[in-house]
Amino acid sequence: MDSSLASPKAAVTITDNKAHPKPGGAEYEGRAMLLEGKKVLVTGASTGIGRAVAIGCAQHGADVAINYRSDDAGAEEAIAGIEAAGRKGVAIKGDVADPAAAGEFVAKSVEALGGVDVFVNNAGICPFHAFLDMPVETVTRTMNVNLLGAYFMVQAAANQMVAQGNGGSIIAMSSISALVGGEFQTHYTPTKAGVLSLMQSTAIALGKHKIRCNALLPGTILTEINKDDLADTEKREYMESRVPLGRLGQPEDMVGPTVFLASNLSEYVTGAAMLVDGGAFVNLQ
Ligand SMILES: NC(=O)C1=CN([C@@H]2O[C@H](COP(=O)(O)OP(=O)(O)OC[C@H]3O[C@@H](n4cnc5c(N)ncnc54)[C@H](O)[C@@H]3O)[C@@H](O)[C@H]2O)C=CC1
Ligand SMILES: C[C@H](O)[C@@H]1OC(=O)[C@H](O)[C@@H]1O
Repeated sequence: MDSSLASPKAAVTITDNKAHPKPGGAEYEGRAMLLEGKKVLVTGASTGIGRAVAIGCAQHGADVAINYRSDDAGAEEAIAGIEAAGRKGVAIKGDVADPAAAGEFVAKSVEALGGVDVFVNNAGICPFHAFLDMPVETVTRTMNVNLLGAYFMVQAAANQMVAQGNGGSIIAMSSISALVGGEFQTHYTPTKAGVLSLMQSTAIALGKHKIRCNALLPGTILTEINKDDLADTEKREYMESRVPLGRLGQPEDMVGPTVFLASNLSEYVTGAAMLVDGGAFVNLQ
């Protein structure tokens, strides 16, 4: 979570309640290297989904540049994971809410890796808060990071891909929250709907350049972003009970869908939205 908007609740470590295979384990041996030779950029990759995706892409053969805001140690761990996969990794510090950070991230990534084939817009915040007394600065910061940050980052990556002339794949971490609401997320859910809409419009704008744009819609994935919220055992158990597959998600659950959309396996997929939620969205009763 953005530390400037941290919830006053005590931080509680959440551990997964079910063993889940991690990329790199024996069960992944012998898989196809779907991203061999590709250069992948991921924003907000010092923790959570971004870090798992950055390392997962490297484990599928990509060199990876990560953006991160302030967590030097987390960024180092992400780079160590990329390098452990035998790929090149570079970490570039920057606040995605600053429009200038977008051009800088892309330029420095190109300098380090030689180009951009895949761009994953992942950075985001969700400082839970009630609607009626929502502070103005919480709304504007959430919009600036999640939506405007995505806009300028995607624009910078797209311009680089157009200049390279080889097409590309842009993937945005939207959310199940683009489709359904949340009592304490009135400032957040519109940003996730906005990111989904951004992928739909950029799919049209960039199709002529063979640049594909798709959105991933995670359900509830156990990360820093919801650690405090899910420290409430009753809420966590309720959220788990809504998932037909019987568990909340892990960051690694986002790797396969990201690699698919990044790879040539999805070369006729653009403007699409893929739920990755264990079935939570369709679970009415
Ligand atoms: N965890 C979940 O249940 C879900 C998460 N998502 C989305 O997935 C994305 C990743 O979130 P998680 O991994 O879950 O949480 P996380 O809190 O672990 O990761 C968010 C990352 O974004 C970075 N970040 C925040 N503000 C930034 C800024 N201004 N500039 C650069 N980086 C910044 C953080 O430092 C952090 O590394 C977010 O966009 C979130 O909205 C979507 C649906 C569900
Ligand atoms: C942070 C929340 O737990 C998470 O964020 C989302 O986008 C999901 O819908 C969950 O509410």
